[in-house]
Amino acid sequence: MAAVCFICNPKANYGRAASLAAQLRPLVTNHYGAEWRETAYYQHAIKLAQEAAAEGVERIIAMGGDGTVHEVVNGLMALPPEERPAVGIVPVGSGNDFAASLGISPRPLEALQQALEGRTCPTDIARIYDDRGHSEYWTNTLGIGFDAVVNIRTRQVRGALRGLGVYLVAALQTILLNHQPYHLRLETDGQVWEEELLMLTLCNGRRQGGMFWMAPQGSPTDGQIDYVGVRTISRPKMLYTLPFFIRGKHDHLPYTCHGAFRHLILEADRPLYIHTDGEIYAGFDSTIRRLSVESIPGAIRFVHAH
Ligand SMILES: Nc1ncnc2c1ncn2[C@@H]1O[C@H](COP(=O)(O)OP(=O)(O)OP(=O)(O)O)[C@@H](O)[C@H]1O
Repeated sequence: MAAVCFICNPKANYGRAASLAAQLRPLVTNHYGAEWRETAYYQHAIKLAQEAAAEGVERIIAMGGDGTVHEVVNGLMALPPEERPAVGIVPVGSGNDFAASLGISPRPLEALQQALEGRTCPTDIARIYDDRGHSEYWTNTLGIGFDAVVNIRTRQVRGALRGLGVYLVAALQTILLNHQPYHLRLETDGQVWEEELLMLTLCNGRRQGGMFWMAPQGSPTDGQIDYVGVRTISRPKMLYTLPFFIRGKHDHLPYTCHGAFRHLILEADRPLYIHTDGEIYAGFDSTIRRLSVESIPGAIRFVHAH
């Protein structure tokens, strides 16, 4: 068994990852002698990661987008810490935000080199528990409200559009149709406060949606989860605010709130729409009103490039 195993999602980036995978596979298996596995269905990477760990692989390289990394992490976190292989990323998805947060190159060949030879360091993982009794690990961001609904709507419009167009149409739909704040009771590390928020994003990584620097100063190795919230503002102001998030310059806006925590308990006045790493955790049929989130410091060694 090779010490390195690639877990490749050929469906990443609307299926475009498949041709890149076909190009890189011979290099990976023949030149570097690594194992190569491909996902065949949704959540298959969870199982593949656990199988690779059981076979004694030392480094798993997740080749896909944030969803692939999310699944690999959920597979590995079910294992005792000492049995978790290190993880590298070759970002071939559409967002690739956690890779960007770790400084990984967006160029596949450069990222391949980094994933195989880069240094690894203990990296925080986050976990959500909800009032249905469900729990899941996440690595990059967890979004509640606006960005979760945009995520859900993105899936509905992306057959017809591509790239930024998908996001803009989904964002406009959300601003028009889902402009309803949550009344939230939050408890961060024992401190209780209340907010009316249109959006709350929790960040272990720094960027989401391929372009929004939600926590530009955040770090996935500081043992904390950053948060950014947007209070109730008008619809035009929502549009006005988006470019501030693209530039990561939103912290001075008076209608945003920011901070960091290790442990959060949150209660809402109505069901919460939630995404974890861009995957829908709770959609329009959600019944979740109460959840908690914790940081698990240094839970998995990731390849970092800075
Ligand atoms: N063979 C497959 N068939 C269908 N879906 C798959 C298959 N393999 C993986 N998937 C699913 O593809 C989804 C998207 O993967 P991923 O997030 O890696 O790519 P992406 O959405 O293009 O990137 P990003 O999340 O960075 O925007 C994941 O939910 C994953 O479970």
